[in-house]
Amino acid sequence: MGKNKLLVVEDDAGLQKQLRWSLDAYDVVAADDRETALAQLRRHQPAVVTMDLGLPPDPDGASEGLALLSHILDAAPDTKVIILSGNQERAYALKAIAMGAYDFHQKPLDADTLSLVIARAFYLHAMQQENRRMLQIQSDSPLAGIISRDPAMLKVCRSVEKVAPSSASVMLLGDSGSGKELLARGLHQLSTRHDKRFVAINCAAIPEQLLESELFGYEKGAFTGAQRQTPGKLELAHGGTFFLDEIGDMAPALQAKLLRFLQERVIERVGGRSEISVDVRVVCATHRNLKTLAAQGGFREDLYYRLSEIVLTIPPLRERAGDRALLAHHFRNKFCASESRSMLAFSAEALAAIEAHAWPGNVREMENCIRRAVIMADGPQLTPADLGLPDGQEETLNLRQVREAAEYGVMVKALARVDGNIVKAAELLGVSRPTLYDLMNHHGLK
Ligand SMILES: Nc1ncnc2c1ncn2[C@@H]1O[C@H](COP(=O)(O)OP(=O)(O)OP(=O)(O)O)[C@@H](O)[C@H]1O
Repeated sequence: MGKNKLLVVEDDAGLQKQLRWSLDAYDVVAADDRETALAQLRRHQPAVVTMDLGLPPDPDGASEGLALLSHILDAAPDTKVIILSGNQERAYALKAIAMGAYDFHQKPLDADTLSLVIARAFYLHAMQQENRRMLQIQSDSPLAGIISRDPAMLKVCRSVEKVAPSSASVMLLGDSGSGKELLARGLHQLSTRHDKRFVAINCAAIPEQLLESELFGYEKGAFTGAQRQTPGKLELAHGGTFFLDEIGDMAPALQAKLLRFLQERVIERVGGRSEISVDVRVVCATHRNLKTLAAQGGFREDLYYRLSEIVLTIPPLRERAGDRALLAHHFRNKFCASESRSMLAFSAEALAAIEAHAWPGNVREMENCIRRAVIMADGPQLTPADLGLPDGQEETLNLRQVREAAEYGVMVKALARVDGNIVKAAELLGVSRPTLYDLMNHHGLK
């Protein structure tokens, strides 16, 4: 990663040089008056600025410095401005803080302390940008509550948007914890039924006999313990959306009853005689391959076709490009706020571990993992240990390093294939012989 840009506004050439030298961890751009400083600000957009208040034409006062500060904060309000002031200018420095400067540091300069203040300013700026980015993502999120930048996932969201206003039955396929219910809720919100209820039931979590009465309700005395008439979940969802999770786990007898309901749009409560009309849109989900299951006789084919007018497949988290870190930051922000913890940052190792983990439990696993880490973390940073993940090998995203590694790998492969014959290897690689020699030299290959 390139160095962070730091703007140093200082009219004393000696001091400017000293600052450049001691702050070599940054890409320092300098200015010695207001105009130049503003030009540098526009050009480089530094996150942090250090600034002397006494600038020409008022080197002994603070009018130029304070005017510059005001301009900077108008033009780029997130900029962290650190005032470098002399002892006698303390009142000006405090005025600058009141105007919105980030901090002040007294001359003579102590390089270590100043470095620390600057590093913190960059850190804070980065955090604020990250939060802003997250808020932005949430606001352009395709569906309420869905965080993703992955093309396949975004496509699913767009499909949900498209089918929501129709009356088509939707089947969501995806691993456990991948967001099926969240998408079903999103679909309900975007449909014309959004002001009615969204009722969900998980077929795998309820025993067969109970599931029937949960779905269709029961009359008083229908079975032991049925003390009063109770409407089923389908009835409760009347006018709204009914979400049947893990439909693949539904027993055959119930499948038949559900099919009848879908055909006739009426229900009969357990132990009841009358038919009740119910208008619901059914959305179902499963982690199983229902089509294969239907083909093998494990699920009614006629029911399968009724439920699956539109089938949307949700990719597992491990296949979503970039979503791991994105979701990790989202949950970190969410849980720092809900657990009233000051903002915690992920260590580089923690992010690498998050990227490396396969997340078999998908988004739910990550949500739980980060919640636990936020609660348990001791320091200001979340580490792989806090997350309960093994240390990740930090993946390099430096393009040059990646290119070099790829170059090296393919050269070794080509040379091995032609048993070290340079002419043939150069041909395979599509480069000239001298170029191959140069590359081999560069990579220390003999
Ligand atoms: N893309 C996402 N952005 C933000 N939160 C998400 C996302 N996907 C899932 N979640 C959250 O992860 C948790 C699990 O999601 P959900 O219950 O929708 O998964 P599911 O596929 O229905 O799981 P199961 O099949 O086990 O019932 C929920 O708390 C949900 O809010």
